[in-house]
Amino acid sequence: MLLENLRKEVLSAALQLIRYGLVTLTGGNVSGRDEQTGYIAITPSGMDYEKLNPADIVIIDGAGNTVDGKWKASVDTKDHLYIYRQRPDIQGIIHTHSPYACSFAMLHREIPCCSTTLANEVGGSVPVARYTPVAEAAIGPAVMEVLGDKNACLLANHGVIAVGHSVRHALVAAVMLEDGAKVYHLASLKGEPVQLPPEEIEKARNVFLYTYGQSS
Ligand SMILES: O=C(CO)[C@@H](O)[C@@H](O)COP(=O)(O)O
Repeated sequence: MLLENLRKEVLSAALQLIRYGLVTLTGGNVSGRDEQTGYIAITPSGMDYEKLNPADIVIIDGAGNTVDGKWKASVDTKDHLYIYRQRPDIQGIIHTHSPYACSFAMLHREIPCCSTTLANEVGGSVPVARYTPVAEAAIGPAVMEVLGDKNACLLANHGVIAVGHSVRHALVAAVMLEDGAKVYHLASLKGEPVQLPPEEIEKARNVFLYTYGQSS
């Protein structure tokens, strides 16, 4: 099977979105880029992740042509492709409808960085991309207006886009963004959450980028 390992990684991440409560039914999507070929493995549109096999993950080229796969790719495929073109460091993109993060997206409200988790995994506060209609390939340009070098942003009135240097890294950003949004929400019920100073955000970010875990 073409890019079998990448297909398995994309499907595994999609199943974990359900496990972490970041999507409902067929909401959201996952893609991963193969650096050797430039091909992208992306979840098929409108299909139940729990009924998919790796072969159901669609392989497309950088122009969006199907290279291998029997299903129609995600409605957000053009948006994934746009973001990949703008950020060559990114090899994984995940779109979710995470409840706590979406509550901020419905308010068009940035999530301030009050936790080391958001500093680590997202790179600081979580910006909001302007509202765009669904399935019009407008999400990608709106995301890149606000994302910068961060690993996630909110989509006004819609959801979340999380990115990473791998599918797994994008998943971690999506999961930890929801964690940060939930903790901010809970704290705000008790008082005014205290934002981390920029220098502390940078320190926490650098630990995650350069020394955390086993990779360094
Ligand atoms: O959020 C939306 C539509 O509002 C889509 O991203 C979501 O339903 C997933 O669509 P796909 O199954 O990827 O085509």
